[in-house]
Amino acid sequence: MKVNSFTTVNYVNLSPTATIREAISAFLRYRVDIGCITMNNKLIGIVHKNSIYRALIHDTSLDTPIKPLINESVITIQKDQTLYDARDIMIKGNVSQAVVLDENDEVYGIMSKSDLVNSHMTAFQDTMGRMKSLIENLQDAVISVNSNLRITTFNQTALNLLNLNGKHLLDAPIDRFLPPFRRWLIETLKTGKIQDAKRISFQDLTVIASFIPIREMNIVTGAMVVLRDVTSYESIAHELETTKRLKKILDSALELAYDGVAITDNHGQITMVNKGFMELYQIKEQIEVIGRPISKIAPQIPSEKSLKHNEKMEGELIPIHNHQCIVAQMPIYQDGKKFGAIFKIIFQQLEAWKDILQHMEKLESEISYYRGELYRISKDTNPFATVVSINAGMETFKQEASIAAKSLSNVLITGESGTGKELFAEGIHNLSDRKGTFIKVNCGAIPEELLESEFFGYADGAFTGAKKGGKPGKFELADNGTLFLDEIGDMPPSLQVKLLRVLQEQEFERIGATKTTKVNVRIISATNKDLAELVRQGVFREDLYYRIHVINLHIPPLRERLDDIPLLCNHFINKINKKTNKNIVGVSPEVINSFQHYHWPGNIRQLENALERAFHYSHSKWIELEHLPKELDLLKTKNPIHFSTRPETNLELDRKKSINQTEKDVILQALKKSKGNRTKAAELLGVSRTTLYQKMKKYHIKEEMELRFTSS
Ligand SMILES: Nc1ncnc2c1ncn2[C@@H]1O[C@H](COP(=O)(O)OP(=O)(O)OP(=O)(O)O)[C@@H](O)[C@H]1O
Repeated sequence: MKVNSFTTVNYVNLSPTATIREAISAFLRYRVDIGCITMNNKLIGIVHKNSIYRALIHDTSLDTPIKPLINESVITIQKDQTLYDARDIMIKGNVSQAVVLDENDEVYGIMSKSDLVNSHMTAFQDTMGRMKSLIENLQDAVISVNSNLRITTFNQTALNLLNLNGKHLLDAPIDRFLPPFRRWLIETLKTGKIQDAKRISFQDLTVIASFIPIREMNIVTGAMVVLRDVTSYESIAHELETTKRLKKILDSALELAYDGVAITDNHGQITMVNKGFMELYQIKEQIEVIGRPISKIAPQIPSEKSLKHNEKMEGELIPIHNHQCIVAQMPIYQDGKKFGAIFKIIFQQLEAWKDILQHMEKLESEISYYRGELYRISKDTNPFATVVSINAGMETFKQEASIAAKSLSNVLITGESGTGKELFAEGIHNLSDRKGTFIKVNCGAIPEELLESEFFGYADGAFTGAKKGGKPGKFELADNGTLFLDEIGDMPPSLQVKLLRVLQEQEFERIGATKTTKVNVRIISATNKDLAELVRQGVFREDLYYRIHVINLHIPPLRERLDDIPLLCNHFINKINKKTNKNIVGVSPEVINSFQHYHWPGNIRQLENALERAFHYSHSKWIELEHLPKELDLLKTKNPIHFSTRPETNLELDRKKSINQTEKDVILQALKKSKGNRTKAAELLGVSRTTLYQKMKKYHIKEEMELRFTSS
């Protein structure tokens, strides 16, 4: 700032001939202490008010000229000098007022001490204003404290950053709001030195803090902290670090891969290739192919599949440079937007793989041969080896069956459908010392009118159309062996009488024959019905009942031996693998779990069917939940076919009515699904065909079905 801005330009100008009176009247007009004496506009001296007062005290007349009072050694300042120069000149000359001259050395005005103070105050205020707006508009947060560590200043950035309210901040101890800075502010106050920038984390923030001392008259009276928020930089830096690390891992993984890998952008331009790819295409440096179209570098790969048509290619055999290669490719997406594609070429060690696969195939066929042998040997030595079970109850059952096998008595095997009654019957026969064959008759499946000839055979010419030479019945076929009467509860009463006779006398006549045939047959019967109840109802002969159930073996249903499920699954997977020429490894734990929570109305037959169906749907090595037949759920929710043979309470009778209706619905549904094919419907329901026929008969479904399906 220059002197001219603060000069009092209304000054007292007197000629050297002026009188004291003229001087006083001039001083009265202007509020100044000195008057300038000029001649031809040039300053020749000054007269001070005080000299005039002193002359008047000594009774000098008012008309006395001022000449003797003129001081010729005048302190002057040039108009364009700085205020600092003016201050120095006035201090040095020890004057409280100085004459300001212009460029022509003519008087411009007077500068007094108060003008000087005023000018400094203005300059100070300007500086303060600038400082304030500077601090306010700083990107950094600024907070200052006095020597008692109480907050004296802060800017808006500080309030925003620290989420504070300015109202309570002023004069508050720094501890209350910003304890992490205390230590460094004390250090700054103590040492009076600027501290090295510190990285401080608090709340959710990370800041770089600089601590600066505040001095007044060279004494440290406070300290200031300047904070720069680096939270977002830190997270960016962290992300950058992670990305760098991931890239390193990816690069190393790609380098290690035996296969060739190339990555392109959306336009098919290569952004990355690994060593394998470079080796296959004889590329020396990555840079040779980066940015070039994959279609040019690797023309054998149908890259447009993933680049243009967004298709994924799992693995196709493509010859590349005389190698048979497996090529896979797929588009790469981020947030649902395609940004490129990845291509993988397996070309190394394919030959080695082929050898290994062949070797494995050979081993597998050997295993399957030995497995068959083992099965054959164990079957010879242990007739129940085919009965897969680890259940303790079933073990006892096997022992009971072995004992029964050694006796000559007739055996009745009871148990729900599909529990393995036939399997055991055959086992018992095999274990017995009977030389003859095991003959099975399903009493429920043979039409009533044919039953007799089935059992006893017929003689030559017994009826028109009868086979020449006659035909032996099951009894004759089972001579010295075992006759297995399945579903014995369904045997019509007329035949029951005849059967009883054979059992008692071990002889019979073929239909139309006069000769009696003697046989030695052991009877094993099976039923899923409550025979005792049938006897009570008069449907089954009591005497026959006692004849056939000298030994009674009851097989528990699958739901009472759920611990057998994993083993059974394994057994059936092996069996179906052989049958279908597939190579399924097993069932997933989820499947085992859900199997163990299912109640298996069709027992083991249903389990086997369910797995066989799952084989068709599984294209992997495992049977998963989604491969299982939906009917499993259907049966579960719709209260499946009920085979209970327990005596019923009244309440249960009511419940059974509704169960019967549901059962009928389920059967109708299965028949509808199988378009009336009963074998398929039985499969769907997981029951034997016989059971299905019985149920259909019970609910008169045959008639309904004829109406519904045959016509459609
Ligand atoms: N413990 C078991 N281990 C292996 N397979 C079994 C076992 N139990 C039953 N099976 C198989 O389950 C199917 C049904 O068994 P089986 O025909 O012996 O039952 P069932 O009780 O006679 O049935 P139904 O009363 O309907 O005639 C058969 O394929 C049989 O081989």
